[in-house]
Amino acid sequence: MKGGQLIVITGPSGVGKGTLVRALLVRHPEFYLSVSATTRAPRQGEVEGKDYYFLGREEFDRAIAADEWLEWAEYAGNYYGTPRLKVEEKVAQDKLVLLEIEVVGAQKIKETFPLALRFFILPPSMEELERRLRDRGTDSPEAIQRRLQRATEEMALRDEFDLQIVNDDLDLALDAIERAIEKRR
Ligand SMILES: Nc1ncnc2c1ncn2[C@@H]1O[C@H](COP(=O)(O)OP(=O)(O)OP(=O)(O)O)[C@@H](O)[C@H]1O
Ligand SMILES: Nc1nc2c(ncn2[C@@H]2O[C@H](COP(=O)(O)O)[C@@H](O)[C@H]2O)c(=O)[nH]1
Repeated sequence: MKGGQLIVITGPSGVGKGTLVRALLVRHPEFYLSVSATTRAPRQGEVEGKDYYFLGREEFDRAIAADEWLEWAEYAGNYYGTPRLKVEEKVAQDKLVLLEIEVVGAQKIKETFPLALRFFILPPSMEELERRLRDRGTDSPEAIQRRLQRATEEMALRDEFDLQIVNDDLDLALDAIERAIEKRR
């Protein structure tokens, strides 16, 4: 270990961020994945404290006021935030900490953790992104349209990030992320 580090995986909804992060954790169980909080309702099978901390809006706002989020953002009508203390604690313990977050939050991390390595994950095409969202089967057709609209805005911001990785072949994308992390360490 050469000291703690923050790795941010961002990109449009459905691009495969969660899939990549889960695969990265299989290769590197020593990495720590930050569990976010959200005001959105749990999806079927999602577990409190594992997938997210599910909060009410009041509780989320209280934590904003108390500066408890490392970053937070509104996304598709719900709020999402990264618990600050836990991330800072793990980085101080020399851990490599992974954040899987949307693009506005990932922009904010640049201010609080300028040395964070931030990956922007791209889909092979917008058609493929739509197919992945549809096939995932977790969002209504209206929600998918909102996410795709937001994806177009997010894609325009890709150059602000340290590395852009196309998630076409999953293993190749994973190899590219792994190589970049190794290079930084
Ligand atoms: N390289 C890939 N090729 C084909 N399908 C993929 C690939 N990567 C991920 N997928 C599929 O795309 C869908 C969306 O992936 P995932 O849920 O990981 O996206 P996400 O970016 O984390 O989405 P969100 O931001 O909404 O959480 C899933 O069904 C997943 O199995
Ligand atoms: N800015 C943040 N974005 C987050 C956080 N946790 C998750 N996310 C992102 O939100 C969207 C929607 O997630 P979903 O689970 O409803 O599909 C997705 O892009 C996530 O990566 C966070 O703490 N901060």
